[in-house]
Amino acid sequence: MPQHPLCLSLRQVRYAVGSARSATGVQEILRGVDFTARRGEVTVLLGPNGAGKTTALGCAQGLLRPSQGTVSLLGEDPWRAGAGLRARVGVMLQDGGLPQSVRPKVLLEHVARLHADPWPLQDLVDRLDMSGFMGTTVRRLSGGQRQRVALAASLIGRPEAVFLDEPSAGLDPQSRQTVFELVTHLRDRGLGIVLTTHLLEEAQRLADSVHILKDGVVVRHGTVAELTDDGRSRRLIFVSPRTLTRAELEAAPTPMSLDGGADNEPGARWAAGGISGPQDLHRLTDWWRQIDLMPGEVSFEARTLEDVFWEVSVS
Ligand SMILES: Nc1ncnc2c1ncn2[C@@H]1O[C@H](COP(=O)(O)OP(=O)(O)OP(=O)(O)O)[C@@H](O)[C@H]1O
Repeated sequence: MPQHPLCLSLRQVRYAVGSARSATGVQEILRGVDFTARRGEVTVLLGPNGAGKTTALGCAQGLLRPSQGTVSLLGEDPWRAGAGLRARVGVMLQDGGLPQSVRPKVLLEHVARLHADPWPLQDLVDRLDMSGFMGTTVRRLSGGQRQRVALAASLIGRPEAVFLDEPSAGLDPQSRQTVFELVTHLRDRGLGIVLTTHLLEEAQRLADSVHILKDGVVVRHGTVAELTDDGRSRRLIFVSPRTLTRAELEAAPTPMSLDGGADNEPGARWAAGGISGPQDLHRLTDWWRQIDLMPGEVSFEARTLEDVFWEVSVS
């Protein structure tokens, strides 16, 4: 039977905590979330802190029971499904949840034995560049090394769908590249990958599809191209000769972000999103006049996911 291209769908999922009788009453954390992920694609879930990402993923994985709506993971309701579904799904949590006193080699061999057809351990070790620390207890590993062990543990059962919560958090650029390559390899093998990240450049590079969650609802979704190319607005980059103060940034006519995650220092490149006409340029130059700033260089670029994220965050 051909596999359904969707590996995950959430339809109008609501999730509430508390009770009408408690002092704080009922709090709706998810307010009708629609979310889909396909096999052979990387689907990125973005959102500001507290948007409901972890809660949505908890519902998607069957850890939390939605108060309303439907969830389908690999064709089953994850809340009711048994071990059969869990064996087909890999989950990498942000904190890893790894036992501290075990060596990665022992741990991963143990997890591999729980699965009928595990991924050959040596291949995973090579792909994640882990051979240097397979014999070191988890307690002594660096944060980045633990991340890679947790990722390996989530993949060793050859899952059909995998949830990766900030897989590259705390990784150095080389290890991050290693993880990127593995995620790309998994996608090419047809896995459905659902990933959360706060690194918007990473999301832009990896995502086939993006959902942006805010206040418990998906406010934007689409491919990176669909989200960033609205046919009219662009981002304006300017080089600031000095550090910009919080008050100056708050007075800006459009959200300002540091290009490429640089520091707010003299010579930093700032990006102003959503510039769609002379009126926006006028507001920007007016702001420069107000704060007495003469930018070093000014140029236009296509919008990025970061611009879209900022627009959503402040709207
Ligand atoms: N069981 C609970 N009881 C009360 N409030 C909760 C509960 N679970 C989550 N929340 C609240 O719901 C909101 C969404 O939480 P959630 O962890 O899903 O957000 P998030 O998008 O994953 O945030 P972050 O990026 O900070 O990890 C937060 O304000 C959180 O405090």
